[in-house]
Formats: sequence, C-alpha cells, structure tokens
Amino acid sequence: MLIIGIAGGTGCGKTTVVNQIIDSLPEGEVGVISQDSYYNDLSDMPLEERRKTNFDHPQSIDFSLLEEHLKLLKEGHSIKQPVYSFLECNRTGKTVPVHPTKVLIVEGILILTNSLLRKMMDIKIFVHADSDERLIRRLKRDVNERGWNLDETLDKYQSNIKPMHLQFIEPSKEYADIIIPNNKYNTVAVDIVRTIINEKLA
Ligand SMILES: Nc1ncnc2c1ncn2[C@@H]1O[C@H](COP(=O)(O)OP(=O)(O)O)[C@@H](O)[C@H]1O
Ligand SMILES: Nc1ccn([C@@H]2O[C@H](COP(=O)(O)O)[C@@H](O)[C@H]2O)c(=O)n1
Repeated sequence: MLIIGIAGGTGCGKTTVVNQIIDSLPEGEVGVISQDSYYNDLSDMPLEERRKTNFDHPQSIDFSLLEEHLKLLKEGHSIKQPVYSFLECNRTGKTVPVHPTKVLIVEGILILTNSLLRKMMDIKIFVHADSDERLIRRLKRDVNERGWNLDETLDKYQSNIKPMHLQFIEPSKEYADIIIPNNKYNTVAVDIVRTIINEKLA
C-alpha cells in the first residue's frame, strides 16, 4: 500500500486536490481517509460547549485511533471509520467500512504534525494557499455549509484558526516532499501526483 499524506491550512484546497487526483484513477484502487473523521468523541459535552472547542489544535484529534486504523489498513484489514457531523460538532455514533486499497490518501490540516503518521507515509504533500484566499473560502463554507454565522467564523479565525495555523500547521510544511501552490487551480501538480500513483498501480 502506498500512503500519501495531504496537509495544508483550512481552505487551501486539500479536498479539491484529493478529488482531482482520484477522479481519473481506477475506482476502488485509491482510498481516502480524512482527519476530520477522527475528531475526538465529545458526547459528554452539550452542543453549546462542543462549539467552543478549539478544533484546530492537535489535541482535538484522536490520533491514536487514526494511527491504529492506518496500521490495520496497511496490514490488509478493513476498518470501521467514525462518521463526523460538523453541524453537531461530534461523531454521529455511526461508522463506515473502509477496505484496504493499493493507494491510500490521508488528508487533514494536522496530519503532518504527527511523527508516527509521518513515518507511515510514503509521500507527504502540503497544499499552500495564501491566508486571505483561505479565509475567504472558509467564510463561504462555514456560513453556507457548516452552521456558523459571519461573526462566529471571524471570531474563530482570530482565536483558534490563525494562531493554530501559525503554531502547528505552517511549520509542518517542512516535512513535505511536495508543496502544491493552490491560489489558483493547479492541474500540473495534480497531474504529477497522478503519474506517481499510476506508476504504483501499474
Ligand atoms: N484553487 C482554487 N481556487 C479557487 N477556489 C478553490 C480552489 N481550491 C479549492 N477551492 C474552493 O475553496 C473551498 C475550500 O476548498 P477545499 O478543497 O474544501 O479545502 P480544504 O479541504 O483544504 O479545507 C471550496 O469551496 C473549493 O471549491
Ligand atoms: N466541528 C468542527 C470541526 C472542525 N471544524 C474546522 O474544520 C477545519 C478543518 O477542516 P478543513 O476541511 O478546513 O481542512 C478546522 O480548521 C476546524 O476549525 C469546524 O469548523 N467545526
């Protein structure tokens, strides 16, 4: 199994890049694991409290479970991945089966901050977009899709998102083998990654 890690700040375009990579690849041969599925279980807190959580800090992620799942997949076993709800700010209690594939993409803002995860990755990619671009994209998404209003999103950006980005995410760029500039759609970089994957699948 080839494990590819794709990190980068919120709104940099990780999900978009992942979708572009897997679009033209044979179905069933490439799997995707998102760090978002591994946010800690916060069922012991009311929603109001959960919404105040710093979701940009590494401690908000259940890295042990993510590591265990990657290890199992690498060994050829299937896993039951937790299903996360952004609206509830919690795991739903449901799981989806994920089966081993020849190539596995792991994506998330914090995945390159964890040394055990980094050791499991064959290729480490960091997607870069300028902070103003990312903030604009993030504002649109949080308001349209994730149940936050404009003021809440801007407050979160100042209190958690920006400081955590500077403290944890941006420094993890140094571990990347490839940095993809993504202020504009970058088809050349995506094609290079696809070529590497196709070689593995051949
Ligand atoms: N290069 C780009 N140019 C313009 N918009 C983009 C670009 N890449 C992604 N987007 C848009 O920005 C938003 C966030 O992208 P997404 O891939 O979800 O980022 P991430 O997964 O890193 O948070 C989405 O609405 C997406 O369509
Ligand atoms: N309940 C939650 C949990 C996380 N977030 C934010 O998601 C961002 C990471 O996801 P990306 O798709 O942007 O990589 C992170 O910045 C968290 O603040 C959230 O809004 N609500």
